Amino acid sequence: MLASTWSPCLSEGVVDRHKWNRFIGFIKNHYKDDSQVEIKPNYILFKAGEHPILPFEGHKFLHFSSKVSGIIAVATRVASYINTITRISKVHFGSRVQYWDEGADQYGNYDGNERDEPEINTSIASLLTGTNPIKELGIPLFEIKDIPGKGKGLIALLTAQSMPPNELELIFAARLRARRNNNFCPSIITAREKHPFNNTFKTNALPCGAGSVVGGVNPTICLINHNCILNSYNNWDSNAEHETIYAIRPIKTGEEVTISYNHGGTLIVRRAFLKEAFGFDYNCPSNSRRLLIQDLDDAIGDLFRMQIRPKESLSDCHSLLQVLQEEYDGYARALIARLYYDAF
Ligand SMILES: C[S@@+](CC[C@H](N)C(=O)[O-])C[C@H]1O[C@@H](n2cnc3c(N)ncnc32)[C@H](O)[C@@H]1O
Repeated sequence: MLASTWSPCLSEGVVDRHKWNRFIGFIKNHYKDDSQVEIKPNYILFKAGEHPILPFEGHKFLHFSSKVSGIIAVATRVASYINTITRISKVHFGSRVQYWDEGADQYGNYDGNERDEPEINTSIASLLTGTNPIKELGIPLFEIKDIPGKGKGLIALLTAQSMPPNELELIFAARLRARRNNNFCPSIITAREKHPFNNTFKTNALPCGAGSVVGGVNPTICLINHNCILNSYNNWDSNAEHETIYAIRPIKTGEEVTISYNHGGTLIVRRAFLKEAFGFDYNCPSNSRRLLIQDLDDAIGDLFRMQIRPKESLSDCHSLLQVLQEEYDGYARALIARLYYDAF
């Protein structure tokens, strides 16, 4: 018997879904010219052996296998498919890929009855954990509001703590019902001026990658205002070619969603940059700690000192860790990750 699979099954969580999507994308590309490999609405079909499939939803996948073996397996190419899929899956999933033994299979298979049914999510909780709720439900998790002194901005509408899906479902259902009658604004603001390469473009574009000279204006993301005490990060995904906003700490209902437009520095440097690049006078809620962060950062960046007085550098790393925790209320993960790297 030729058979391979991985176990335990993949979850519906964001990380596994992301990994599986990349894997599926890779397989589609790999077999794009192979007439025996067909892309169906919900899965990839390999027309060899017992026609194994790869569903588009990773948590439904259990094994990629065939009972056809020996010379027939080679002739029908099922052996080649299984070997290649196993090899590629090992690159994507490492040690989670395991050989499958039919006798030990307790989980059944991808249900053939579901194969061509459109897969519709019905649970809000599963949408939140399983897909993109904004896209799927057409209901944003934020609203656009006028913010005194800043123009427009994004205000969080729906937030939740981690809790069992059933409880989450009830809470969200109630909140959505309440919101539906209100002034719920999913509209998108488009470019405000005729010519894209003007100041409006510059103040609304986000760089497509760190240090990139290419910027993109996303009609919703461009409404996010600046705060040095940010609650979200923006990141350009060069593979998917889109910008994503990640919450870096819980955001309360009614709180403004903010990112940082600047690259650190003293208050004078930050204010000058924001004035020059974005045309506004910034009243930073935090200064003295920022100065200390900057000083410690500069000291830690002094490689000469790190070599001749490593204890002092390490002590600065420790101090910076404490100040970052205070400044960001325990949510400075990306900065702390960099700090650990420096300390190492
Ligand atoms: C990317 S847009 C953000 C959306 C903008 N508020 C609007 O109404 O279109 C950047 C502009 O928002 C304003 N802005 C952003 N953060 C601000 C802040 N903290 N204080 C004052 N104005 C701010 C500035 O005018 C800046 O040029």
